[in-house]
Amino acid sequence: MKIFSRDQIYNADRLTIERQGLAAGELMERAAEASFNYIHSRLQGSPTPIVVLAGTGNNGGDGLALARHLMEHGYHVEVYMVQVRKERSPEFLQNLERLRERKCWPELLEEKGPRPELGQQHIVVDAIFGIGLNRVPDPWILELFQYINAAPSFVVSLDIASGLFLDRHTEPGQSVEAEVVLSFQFPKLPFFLPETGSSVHGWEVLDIGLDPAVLAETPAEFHWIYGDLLKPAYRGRGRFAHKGQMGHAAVLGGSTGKIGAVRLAAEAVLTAGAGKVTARTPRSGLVPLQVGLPEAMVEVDKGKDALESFALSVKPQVVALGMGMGTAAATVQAFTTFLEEKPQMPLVIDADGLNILGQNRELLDLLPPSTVLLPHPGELKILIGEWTDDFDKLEKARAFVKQYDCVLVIKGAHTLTLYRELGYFNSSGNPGMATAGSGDVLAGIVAGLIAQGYSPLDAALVGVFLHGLSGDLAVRDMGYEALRASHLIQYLGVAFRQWLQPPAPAEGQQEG
Ligand SMILES: NC(=O)C1=CN([C@@H]2O[C@H](COP(=O)(O)OP(=O)(O)OC[C@H]3O[C@@H](n4cnc5c(N)ncnc54)[C@H](OP(=O)(O)O)[C@@H]3O)[C@@H](O)[C@H]2O)[C@@H](O)CC1
Ligand SMILES: Nc1ncnc2c1ncn2[C@@H]1O[C@H](COP(=O)(O)OP(=O)(O)O)[C@@H](O)[C@H]1O
Ligand SMILES: [K+]
Repeated sequence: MKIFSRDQIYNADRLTIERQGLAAGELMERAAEASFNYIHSRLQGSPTPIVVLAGTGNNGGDGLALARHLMEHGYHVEVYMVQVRKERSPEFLQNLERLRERKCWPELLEEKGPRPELGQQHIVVDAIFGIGLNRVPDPWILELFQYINAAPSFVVSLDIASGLFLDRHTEPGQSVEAEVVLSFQFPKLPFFLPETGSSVHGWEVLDIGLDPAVLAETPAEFHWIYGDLLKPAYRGRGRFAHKGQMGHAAVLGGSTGKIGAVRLAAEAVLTAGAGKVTARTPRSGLVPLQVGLPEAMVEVDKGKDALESFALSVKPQVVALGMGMGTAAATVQAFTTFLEEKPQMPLVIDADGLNILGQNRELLDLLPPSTVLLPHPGELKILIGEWTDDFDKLEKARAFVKQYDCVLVIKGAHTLTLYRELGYFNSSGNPGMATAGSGDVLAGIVAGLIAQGYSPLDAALVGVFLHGLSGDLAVRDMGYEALRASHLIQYLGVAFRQWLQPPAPAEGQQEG
């Protein structure tokens, strides 16, 4: 699903009005109806008091229109106009008039004056600012946000949590914290970034019928990725497939005490469907790997505790390297030689592989095109330098991707894959996955997919998605605390099956 910028949203809005010949206010009415349907389907007419806080722009207009629908269905609604500025948008005024016609006169909320009571029983509809926010709100409005956040009420924000900028950093505490955002037509970029996303506990995209052709023809820089979007990338297996056709991945890494990282990655390679895996580790890795993972072939290095050479006796389709590898001088030298000899297969680089690249930046120029790099935030810092906020991080990461022509997978709650000009946020996964070794499993899955012929980008997107889905399935049985990296491998098969299942028929549709 595309994530549009502000200009693109306003443009799609304008073109929809033109092409569908809509009257002024029609899109706002659709947004309000969709929001009403969402709330009504959950409240089912229950006598929950609803407090609508409306700004004076179109987001406020949405709030007023929603208030009208709620009142018409018998809900108990209090409406406040937050005087964020003197000007009022025409559609705001149109909806204010409609409310007045129904004998509802919203109270004005200004800098001075009382604040509405917001108790546990209340639902607050936050329609103070939408995507039009273009400067930090006045201090009294920031205080109002804090007042809302301190209240025990359930907060539903329209389109975006008020105070969040669509395209730049928002300081902590300078926005409303929404239990759920009803986001019109598209999710918004700040939902996915750790600093701003923490103000959005949940979000739903509501279709307001923007013109499908406009949506299709507008290119987006960022995308929200879920299973159905990735299905066309699935490569499957022929009935006569044999292991020689299913791909061979090598996993290079490990050091004494961290051989488990290679074991996890190699096991993930096979579980992701690759035909064969060869693990290359220091000598201390031989016994644990042969015993722990009998399906793997193991090559040991002359180095006892750390890798001293990356020279493989086999010719795999992909090499994954770095997990548990350490940064010993001999290992750095081995990695350098390996890159200088221009490896003729795709690379997947994780953990200490990334640390070595960051500390020996001349090596970055030797990476084959489309190398997949899998940094967590700490490793990312070594690669792209410190950032001031998440938007700055995005900019620096995109510049890095451009410079080195790599697939950069920034791991986190919404793992972001960057390639060329585009970014893809992942939808699966959960905090139970914040546990040792889960990154090693991801590296193995991505390598296992590349071995089977997935392009590096597809392997990264599908791998990240399945890894998260596996975590989501595992957590149902295991709970967040007990989830370990091995479980991500154990549930990978079920994750594949769930991914590939045909979608459930929509309500009212016949099966078959
Ligand atoms: N496109 C769609 O798909 C649809 C969109 N819809 C809805 O419209 C919303 C966008 O509405 P909007 O453009 O009127 O902006 P909104 O956020 O209400 O702000 C209003 C104005 O406030 C101002 N302002 C900015 N910062 C400020 C500050 N700190 N303190 C004080 N004032 C400040 C600034 O004006 P300025 O003062 O800069 O001239 C800004 O224009 C969108 O989020 C969605 O809810 C739906 O109705 C229909 C379909
Ligand atoms: N809160 C979270 N929500 C979703 N996924 C998460 C969360 N925390 C961690 N993960 C995932 O778990 C993996 C952790 O990787 P990493 O930090 O490299 O672990 P390790 O170094 O221990 O192997 C990443 O794929 C990341 O996206
Ligand atoms: K809002």
